[in-house]
Amino acid sequence: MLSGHPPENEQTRPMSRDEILAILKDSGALRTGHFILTSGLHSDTYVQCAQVLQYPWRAETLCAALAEKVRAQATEIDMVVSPAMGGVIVGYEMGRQLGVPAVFFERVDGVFTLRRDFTIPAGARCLMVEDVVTTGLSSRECMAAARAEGGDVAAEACLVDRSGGRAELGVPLVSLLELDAPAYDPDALPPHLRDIPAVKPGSRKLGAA
Ligand SMILES: O=P(O)(O)OC[C@H]1O[C@H](OP(=O)(O)OP(=O)(O)O)[C@H](O)[C@@H]1O
Ligand SMILES: O=C(O)c1cc(=O)[nH]c(=O)[nH]1
Ligand SMILES: [Mg+2]
Repeated sequence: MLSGHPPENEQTRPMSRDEILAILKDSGALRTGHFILTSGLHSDTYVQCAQVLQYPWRAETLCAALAEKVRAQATEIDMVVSPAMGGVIVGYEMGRQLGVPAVFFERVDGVFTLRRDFTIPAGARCLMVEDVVTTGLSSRECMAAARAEGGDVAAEACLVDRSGGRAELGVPLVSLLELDAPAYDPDALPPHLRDIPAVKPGSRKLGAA
């Protein structure tokens, strides 16, 4: 049982794969091109969750469905932790849906750090929340940071698991949508990516302007 509860008047219902894909597509979140992912891998597909999360009512709809899946796992949690930037909005809305506090970690010199006087009570059961999981590296880094702060990471939830279920997190992963999106080593690009200039949408190693 979760210790939290959904807000009053919140309508929660399962969403079909087609409904989730329709919301992502309609929001412009599903992108094709040549992308450098945070792991350094390249892909012709990018899920820009910020595009869908810019509509608060869509963030609410998606997170209500994800929170329902988390509740179905009967994982007890006391709080949500998430990695900035991608995890901030989805972490906040998941905290709201589950009726628990939500804090976020920020990269300082590349290392996930708890700032803004956020604290994690000793032994607090944490739900790690991400927008997207690809290799799971960011999740593992943020979970390690949460444990170092005293948290007990019980599970992870994400909007999109684009590893096709293969990411190894060391805790159960609940995803709203599973995608099997290919990602390539930079020196093993397929022909259709070789001639397209690559863009890097994420914030890891982003320099100051
Ligand atoms: O599973 P992984 O291989 O780690 O990839 C997924 C991570 O990549 C993106 O973050 P990114 O580092 O691009 O920065 P952002 O959250 O600031 O956009 C996304 O928000 C996840 O955190
Ligand atoms: O692996 C990533 O960096 C990544 C992939 C993706 O589809 N969306 C995203 O925000 N990050
Ligand atoms: Mg991120």
